[in-house]
Amino acid sequence: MASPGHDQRPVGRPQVGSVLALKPLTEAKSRLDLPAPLRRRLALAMFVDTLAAHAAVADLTVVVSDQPALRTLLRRAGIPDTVAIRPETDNGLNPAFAQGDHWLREQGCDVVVAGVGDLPTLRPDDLTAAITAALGSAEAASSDSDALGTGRGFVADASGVGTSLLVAVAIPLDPRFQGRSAEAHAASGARALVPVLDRPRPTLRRDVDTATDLREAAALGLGPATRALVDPDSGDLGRWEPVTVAEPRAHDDRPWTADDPGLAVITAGGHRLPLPATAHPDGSRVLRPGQRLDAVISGDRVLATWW
Ligand SMILES: Nc1nc2c(ncn2[C@@H]2O[C@H](COP(=O)(O)OP(=O)(O)OP(=O)(O)O)[C@@H](O)[C@H]2O)c(=O)[nH]1
Ligand SMILES: C[C@H](OP(=O)(O)O)C(=O)O
Repeated sequence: MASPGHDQRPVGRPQVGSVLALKPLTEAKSRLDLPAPLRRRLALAMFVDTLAAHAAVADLTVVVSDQPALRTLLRRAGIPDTVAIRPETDNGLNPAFAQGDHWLREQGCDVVVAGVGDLPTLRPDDLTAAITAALGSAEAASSDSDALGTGRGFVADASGVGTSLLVAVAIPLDPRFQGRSAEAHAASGARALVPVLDRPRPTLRRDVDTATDLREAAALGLGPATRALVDPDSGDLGRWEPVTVAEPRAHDDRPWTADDPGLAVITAGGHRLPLPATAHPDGSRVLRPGQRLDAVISGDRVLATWW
């Protein structure tokens, strides 16, 4: 789950901060009818892919969340520079975004981007395009002569009902997410950015709430963390199974690491399946025979494991 790195920032533009919010993973993605371990893993993977795109573009990225051990999760996912702060209230998503907005503006950000965390197709150039559109419309809407302008702009999600992104230029974010949030953002004076984007950008708008959304996202191209849970041939999410690291075969007494091609797992039904190194991201850690893992499997192929 590597971050693409801070290489996508346009030169000479104002300081950009991004805020994302994350529900505790035990509660996240409740509309997906999946076994709890897979639902949590998928919610985290989609969040990681979304956050990696933001972190590649923003000067400063903050996550507002009550998720336990969030910093460790983000470090393991290859996004160590993100700041994690706890929500000041338990009033939900909009107060969390407002808190992150306040924090980012205190740090000197002129532009604040608030994004939903379930956009696993999001690419850094999508964000750059949305920010460029927001800056252009803020400048056009601004009555004073300041080159930066002021204003808010939003990107409606794929359905047109929700919002995937809200951008505030030199004014408070005033987020109106959840429910018919595209309408609510427009009614609050935010400019619709979809018509002024450089081109249609489906990967900026494909939020994932249902299995159908996930299939559509897979067809558009998922980020690496989410892709790891999906069968590359069918585009379908693998199935969750608890597995056990298999005993080495009699002739093989080397210590088993994830880089060792001899690794295998035993499913609950007693089948022995090879465990490819790509299916075990914490590869440097030694796996012990008998160890229990969560796995995502498609056919007889182990796609991903974790514990
Ligand atoms: N900190 C915080 N983040 C939230 C809250 N509600 C939603 N989010 C985050 O906001 C983004 C969009 O959330 P939703 O689509 O409403 O919720 P979800 O968990 O992704 O999915 P559902 O449970 O199916 O609604 C995700 O990144 C969520 O984790 C909240 O109350 N607090
Ligand atoms: C956060 C919310 O997303 P959804 O309800 O589509 O997940 C929204 O679009 O405002």
